[in-house]
Formats: sequence, structure tokens, C-alpha cells
Amino acid sequence: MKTIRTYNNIAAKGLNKFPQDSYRVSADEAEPDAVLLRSHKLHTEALPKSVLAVARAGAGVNNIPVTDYTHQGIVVFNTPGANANAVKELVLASLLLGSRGVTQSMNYVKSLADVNDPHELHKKVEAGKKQYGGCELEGKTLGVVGLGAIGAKVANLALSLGMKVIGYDPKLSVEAAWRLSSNVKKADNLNALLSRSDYVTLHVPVVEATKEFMNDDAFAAIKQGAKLINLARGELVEENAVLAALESGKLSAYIADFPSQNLIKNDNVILFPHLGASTVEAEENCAVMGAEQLIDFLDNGNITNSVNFPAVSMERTSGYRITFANDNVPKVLGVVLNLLADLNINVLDMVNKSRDDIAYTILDIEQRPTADLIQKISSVEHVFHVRSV
Ligand SMILES: NC(=O)c1ccc[n+]([C@@H]2O[C@H](COP(=O)([O-])OP(=O)(O)OC[C@H]3O[C@@H](n4cnc5c(N)ncnc54)[C@H](O)[C@@H]3O)[C@@H](O)[C@H]2O)c1
Ligand SMILES: O=C(O)[C@H](O)COP(=O)(O)O
Repeated sequence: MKTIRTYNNIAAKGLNKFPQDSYRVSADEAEPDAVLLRSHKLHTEALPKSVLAVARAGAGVNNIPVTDYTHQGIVVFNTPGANANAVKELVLASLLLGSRGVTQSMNYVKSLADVNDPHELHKKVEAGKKQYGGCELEGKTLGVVGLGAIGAKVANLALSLGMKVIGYDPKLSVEAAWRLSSNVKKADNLNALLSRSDYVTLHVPVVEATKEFMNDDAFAAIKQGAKLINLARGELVEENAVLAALESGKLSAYIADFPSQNLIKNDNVILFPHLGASTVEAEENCAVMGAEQLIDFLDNGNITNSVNFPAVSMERTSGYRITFANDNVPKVLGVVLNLLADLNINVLDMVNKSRDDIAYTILDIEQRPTADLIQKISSVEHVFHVRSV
């Protein structure tokens, strides 16, 4: 029986993917084969030695110490694009909330609950509305920082609303570029985007290069009166810098998914409780994708959508499967194959891929691998993980 430890609220549609006759899934597994989670932070937690893989049912993996796990042979997965539509739709709400005094005017109407005379109420409604006049999105410019799964959907949506769209993504993948309308204008650098955008929306991961990249310099470059939407991560925006930009009027609104005490107190900040991916559809998509990737890895050794291991998949042959991970240096594969040859073990099929400084191999052999064979492969220099699948 394989076991999966879950954290957070994982949609039942995903949990039901694990076959009941071969998997046990719960929050209490002491020595799980894998972990399935959402935003639970693993940085301060030691994982049991039994863990082979961690699946993040979602996009951001900044809650997982990915680099530490890599050399322990722990494969980390995420679910690219599975919640992109949910975030895109909340960006649409953010654009409108930032433009039309929606929440403020709703609060004004609520404050009229005790005005019982219909004529008096009508007068107050008509007199009050002038405080909440807004502007339209059509014709305005949206700057999209990060044009991956979410950014591309947001950019295309904004075009359909009649907005002009500028994008900035120095690491844009070819696949992501294919998803993007050719009407999205390319900014050569961040400041070129910031200085021309009425609205700026962030869709990049938190990594060393993006931490607090929205700092004093960025707000100095931003267009006077711009509005900033951040449904990506709080750490992308330096808090004192955004508060100062709001105070000076350089920024007219900040709409974000990551509350802090200082932000909550500011009237020009609209905050959600990390709601971007919280739709039935997104939660199910993420849970299903995460579960399927874990099952294929645990049952077959195949790796799809890992953030630290190469993508490697091979159809099963009639034989027995071994997988191993090693430092990406010359000769390791050759040594393992020689070892098999010396033991007169026939290889039926094989695939080997590398990513940065690690490599991963799937080998189908003709005979059942013994504990001694697994031990011998483990002892090969630079091999740090071996599994009979
Ligand atoms: N609020 C939420 O609930 C929620 C939901 C989903 C994702 N997110 C956040 O949004 C982020 C993006 O998600 P995604 O699914 O679009 O991911 P993605 O990997 O598809 O896209 C990220 C894009 O950012 C680009 N990028 C990386 N560094 C950059 C930089 N320095 N400047 C500009 N672009 C850069 C990449 O090239 C990529 O195209 C996630 O990492 C996560 O932190 C939040
Ligand atoms: O990175 C993500 O996918 C989002 O931040 C969603 O996080 P959640 O699954 O905890 O809602």
C-alpha cells in the first residue's frame, strides 16, 4: 500500500484519483511515500525519509524548500496553468474594483440602511454617487509583468475589453509566447512598462530576482496615478515603497491578495484573503493534476511538470523498472550499464534526461531487480537515489 500525506484543503475529485486498493491518503500518514499540499509551508518542517515526491496543487512553490529536496532525490511537482483562469477572473474583478469605487459605494449604500423615507433615500443615493464616479477600462493601458499561464490569459482578456496591453517577461517560454495575442506590445524593460501603464498587474513567481522588485525605484518609474494589482505574491512588492507611493499619490490604488496589518489600514488598498485560486474549478483542476502526476511517478517513475527534475516518461515494457537520479556528470550512466552487463542483465528500454546539475534515468530490465542490485547502483559514485518501481 502506498501512502500520501495531505495538507490543506485538497479537492475530493483529486483525492479520488488514488486507487483505493493500492493507496491510502490522509493528513495523518507518518511515513508517506509522497505529500500533496497547497500553500502549507514546508520550510520549517523535516520531511520523513520515506518521502519520494511532493506535489503542489497550484502554481507557486515558494512554500517548499525545492533546492534542499533536489539532492535528497525528492521530486517536486506543481500544476502549471490549472488555476490560471480563476486568477484571470479575479484580475478582472480587481480592474473593476480599482476603477469604479465599487466597494466604497456599496459601503455608502449600506450606511443608508436606517433611512426609511423613500424620497430621502433617493436624494441621498443621487447626492452620494458623485463621490464614487470612476473611469472605464476601454482605451486604458494594462502592463502585464510575467506572461506565463496567468499573465497570457490576463493580457488576452484585457485586449478583448478594449484595453491596450504591454507585456514584460524576459524569460518567456516559446510555449507561453504561442498563447499570447500578437496585439500585446513587448516592453524591453520593466520601467518602459511601468511608465506607460494605467494599470500594472504582476504574474511572476517569487524567486531571488523578483523579491521586492516593486521597490522605490519601480514606483518612481510608474505612471502618475497608476493602479497596481498583485495577485501573485506579497513578497514581490516592498511594503514601505507601496505605502509611500500611495501616500504621495504616485499610485492611486493597490489591489492585492496578500493582506498585512499596514495594508489593511490603508484606504487605498483593496485586499482579498489569498483568494486567487479559490474556485471549485481551479481547486479540482489542481488536485486532479497533482494526484495524477504523483500516481504516475510512484507507480511508473515517470516525471511530468516537476520544478526540480527533468521531464522523463517511458511506456512500460514487459520487464522490471529501475529509476535512478544522479549528479549530472559524465560516466555515471555508463558505469550503471556496465554494472548490469557484468551481471548479465538485459536492458529492454531506457531513457535518460538531465536538468541543470541533476540527471534522471528510467531503465526497464528483463529480470526482477534484487536488493543487492539496487544497493550496487546506489553505491555508484554520484548516484543519490535509486528505486525499483
Ligand atoms: N493568488 C493566487 O491564488 C495565485 C494563484 C496562482 C498563481 N499565483 C502566483 O502567480 C505566479 C505566476 O503563476 P503562473 O501560473 O502564471 O506561472 P507561470 O510559471 O506560468 O508564469 C510565470 C511567468 O513569469 C515569468 N518570469 C519569471 N521571472 C520574471 C521576471 N523577473 N520578470 C518578468 N517575468 C518573469 C516567467 O518567464 C513565466 O512566463 C505563481 O508563481 C504564484 O506565485 C497566485
Ligand atoms: O500559487 C498558487 O497556485 C496560489 O497561490 C494558490 O494557492 P492556494 O492553493 O493555497 O490557494
